[in-house]
Amino acid sequence: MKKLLIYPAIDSTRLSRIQEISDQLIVCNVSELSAALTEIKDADAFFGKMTPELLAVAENLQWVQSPTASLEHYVFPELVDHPCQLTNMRGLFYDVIADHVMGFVICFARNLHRYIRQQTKSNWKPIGGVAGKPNFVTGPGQVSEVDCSHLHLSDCTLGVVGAGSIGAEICRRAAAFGMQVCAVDPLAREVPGVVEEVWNVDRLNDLLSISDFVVIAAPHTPQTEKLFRTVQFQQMKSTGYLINIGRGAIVDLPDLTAALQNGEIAGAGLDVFEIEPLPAEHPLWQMENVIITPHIAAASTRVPERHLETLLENIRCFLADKPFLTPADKQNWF
Ligand SMILES: NC(=O)c1ccc[n+]([C@@H]2O[C@H](COP(=O)([O-])OP(=O)(O)OC[C@H]3O[C@@H](n4cnc5c(N)ncnc54)[C@H](O)[C@@H]3O)[C@@H](O)[C@H]2O)c1
Ligand SMILES: O=C(O)[C@H](O)CO
Repeated sequence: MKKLLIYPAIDSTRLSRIQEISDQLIVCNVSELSAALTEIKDADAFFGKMTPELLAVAENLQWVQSPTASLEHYVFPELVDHPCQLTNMRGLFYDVIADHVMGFVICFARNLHRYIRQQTKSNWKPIGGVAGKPNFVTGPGQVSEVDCSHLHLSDCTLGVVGAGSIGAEICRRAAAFGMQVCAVDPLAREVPGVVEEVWNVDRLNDLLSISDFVVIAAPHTPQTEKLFRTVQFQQMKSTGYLINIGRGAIVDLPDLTAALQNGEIAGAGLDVFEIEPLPAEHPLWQMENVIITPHIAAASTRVPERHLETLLENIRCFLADKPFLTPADKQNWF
């Protein structure tokens, strides 16, 4: 028999799905810290919010499951040093976050974010044209100058930083829109059928300089913290857009704000921020070339079921002594 401690307690529907897995599993679902401190002593496995206090009294613990994909706020030195295996909740959001990213890309390419602002003022005003030249639409049926402010996606390159489950799906979506795609990642070597060669992270500058859309889909790790500063924005095209759905801590917020204010980059689509919630007085809110969503890129009707399925599958692996579905590297936080 193996014992799984769940703390804080989960609802009865999810609990019964876990209990159905095996009669070889004792599931202990507790909401009080005092009960968790007692029950963890002989627990083999743990799901929920691990703390140094709980870990200190665990005598049997072999496996800890984090309820989130990201681990930067989950791991602590004693957990890193402990022999238990850590698993996370990656791989649940690949399609919905890739859709969110393509939403940003299409808005910027077609100026939808600007037209929505104009619509609130009943303002019929085609955006764009080259400086000093007329707009693309000069009158009914007439087409004149080349319009630089409405992009043709199949002329654009999208570069992904972090080609994991979300990043790879972004590559597939972008390729389906006819875009050229490139990616950097320390581990992934290809996105089958889409990116033949994923570059190592030492080629980040190459990616930044050729991409019209730079998408951060990496975790917050000791290596990615503040990976994007002024120097990286200066490597990007001044017509390029930054999209961040990974973690806010990867992008230095004052440097990003300055890059947008100085025209070093054309705009940004941001779901995550170094400071969350983004303070109401922050200048990003007022920039018309910035689209802000409040850390909801993963929100979807399917995610709760996938979250449970990942937990169930990892429990099955644990009981069968098989490799976990989502093993995580405690040292490197992903
Ligand atoms: N916006 C949101 O609501 C939301 C939701 C879920 C996940 N996320 C973030 O997205 C991240 C990725 O999720 P996933 O499911 O694709 O995880 P994943 O583990 O499948 O992929 C992460 C990828 O990033 C790569 N990586 C690690 N260090 C890197 C570096 N220095 N440079 C470039 N790439 C690096 C890894 O090798 C891996 O391939 C999560 O860690 C989380 O922080 C955000
Ligand atoms: O890391 C995760 O699981 C998502 O970003 C939700 O916070």
